[in-house]
Amino acid sequence: MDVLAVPAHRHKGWYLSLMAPNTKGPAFAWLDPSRLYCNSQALADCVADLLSPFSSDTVDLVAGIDAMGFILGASAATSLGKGFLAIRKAGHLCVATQSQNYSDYTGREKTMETRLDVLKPGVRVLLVDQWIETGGTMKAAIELVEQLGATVVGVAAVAVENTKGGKWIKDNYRVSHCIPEELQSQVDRKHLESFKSFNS
Ligand SMILES: O=P(O)(O)OC[C@H]1O[C@H](OP(=O)(O)OP(=O)(O)O)[C@H](O)[C@@H]1O
Ligand SMILES: Nc1ncnc2[nH]cnc12
Repeated sequence: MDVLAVPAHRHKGWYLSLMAPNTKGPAFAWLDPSRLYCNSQALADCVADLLSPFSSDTVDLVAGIDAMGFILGASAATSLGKGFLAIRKAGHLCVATQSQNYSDYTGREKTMETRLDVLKPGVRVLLVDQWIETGGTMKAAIELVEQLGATVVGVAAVAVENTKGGKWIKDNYRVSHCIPEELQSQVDRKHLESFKSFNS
């Protein structure tokens, strides 16, 4: 497979077949979406798909979640002509922070944090991450934004699994993702048909 090739006809979600299956076992996520970012058209189409539901909304700031959410988040911010706020895993920011504990698909307890001097009432934030599995990470980010008084305009990720937490986010916030309806069940089963023809 030529990772950098662009097909003549770009059907919805064409770039999802660039995502790589896990070959390292259960300590890791079940797939790695990040190869699609290597293809400039794939990255552009993915970001456009994530932003299209919010085209009529006012977004003041895009916030992306450490680490892989920085890539899509910063791309989305640039595309919107807005700034980017990093929501970081704990222990990296050398300024005053608000923090939030959470657990994610690994089952581990984690903490994320963000600086105190940007989010405030009236700031409308689009939250971006690479993937939503249990929803623990995104829910913690939502809580951080809201604790500081800012407003979550929406939530965007390549995929939102239909877990309890994923459904809670879909039920309570405006959500955009890149998964065509006919592929959602594959995402929920944590196995994509495209893995069969995947070659590195
Ligand atoms: O819905 P959840 O179960 O909470 O999982 C989703 C989170 O897990 C992944 O990141 P990970 O922590 O693996 O880190 P990375 O972005 O550094 O790869 C993903 O990018 C989300 O941030
Ligand atoms: N990047 C990712 N891919 C698949 N499942 C995930 N769960 C959490 N992060 C994930």
